[in-house]
Amino acid sequence: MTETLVFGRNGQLGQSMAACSHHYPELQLKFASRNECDFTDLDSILRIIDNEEPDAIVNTAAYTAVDLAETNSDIAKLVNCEAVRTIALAAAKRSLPVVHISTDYVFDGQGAFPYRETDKVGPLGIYGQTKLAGEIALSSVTDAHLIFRTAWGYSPYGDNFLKTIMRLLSTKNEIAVVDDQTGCPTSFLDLAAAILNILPAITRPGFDKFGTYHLCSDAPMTWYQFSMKIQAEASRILGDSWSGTECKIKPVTSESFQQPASRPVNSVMATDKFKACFGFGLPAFRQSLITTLTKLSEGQDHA
Ligand SMILES: NC(=O)C1=CN([C@@H]2O[C@H](COP(=O)(O)OP(=O)(O)OC[C@H]3O[C@@H](n4cnc5c(N)ncnc54)[C@H](OP(=O)(O)O)[C@@H]3O)[C@@H](O)[C@H]2O)C=CC1
Ligand SMILES: Cc1cn([C@H]2C[C@H](O)[C@@H](COP(=O)(O)OP(=O)(O)O[C@H]3O[C@@H](C)C(=O)[C@@H](O)[C@H]3O)O2)c(=O)[nH]c1=O
Repeated sequence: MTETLVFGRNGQLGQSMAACSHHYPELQLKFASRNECDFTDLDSILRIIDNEEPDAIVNTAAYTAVDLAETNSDIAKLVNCEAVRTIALAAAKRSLPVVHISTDYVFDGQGAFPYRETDKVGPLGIYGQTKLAGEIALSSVTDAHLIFRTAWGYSPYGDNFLKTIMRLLSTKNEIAVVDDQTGCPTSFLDLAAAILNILPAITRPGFDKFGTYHLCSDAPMTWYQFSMKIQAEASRILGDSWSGTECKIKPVTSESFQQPASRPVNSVMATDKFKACFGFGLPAFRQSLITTLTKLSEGQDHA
């Protein structure tokens, strides 16, 4: 039985892992919330690892508010980098493997696409810079790490673009969505299942696949295209009972949608390395979108 300590209990990936966990009875997962372990108090990280004595650690916690990070850079650095270094040091002391999640926003969006793991990084904003610093902190302290760079996460849980667009579509006549940023929208239910699938292997002696991997959907699109697909599938699944079908979605430029943080124009990532090493990839985009919208339509409590 692999006992794993998962940071980020209330985030969308943390909740997605909890939702999938019944498929993995061989795993024993302890989810830690910010109340139990606040990453701005680095000692609380050491305490919980000492108390739980896990076989592995998964860190899904992060400061993810891309725009707010521009003004709250100290907290973003603490949570996205210093806390990760602390986890890495504690894990190295106990020879524990660490799975850590990073982002497509480590790239500047100007390179040759799709980005590979070996491509030059160059984050445009504080969020991406602090996430990159977290990657470096982890990989320089311990070799026993898996860093999964993912992108454009959506799920039935927490806050995400899909849920925001669903809300806007059903309350507005027209919305504007940027059509000049391209990435790979990724179901965090799929990402959660992939992580849980791999967990038993990483604690086995001789596991030799540690490193950095791109792990996202293989469906590049703009935010505008993503919102169009959300509307089309939601209209089909929810039918006449849904008020979002008639809302017009207008494609706009990033320049006209002013935001504090710059985003990469193209952050599409290649996932070949992950597939070659682990022998599977994430499911097809459309089915994953349908699964998430169906779960949302089932009206469970998706806080
Ligand atoms: N969302 C996305 O589109 C993408 C996310 N990622 C990465 O994936 C990972 C998971 O993201 P996601 O689940 O969407 O993130 P969420 O924003 O949904 O959740 C973040 C989690 O981090 C926790 N957290 C934040 N600050 C602290 C703190 N000071 N101490 C302890 N915990 C804290 C939150 O706790 P609480 O709920 O208690 O506040 C929450 O559980 C992150 O590493 C993120 O950078 C990468 C690419 C895309
Ligand atoms: C809600 C909305 C957003 N947008 C734009 C703003 C932005 O450029 C883009 C995406 O919106 P958001 O601000 O929700 O997404 P953003 O916070 O930039 O999403 C990022 O989050 C972090 C955590 C990651 O790691 C990234 O992979 C990525 O998922 O869509 C519109 O054009 N119209 C809208 O109505």
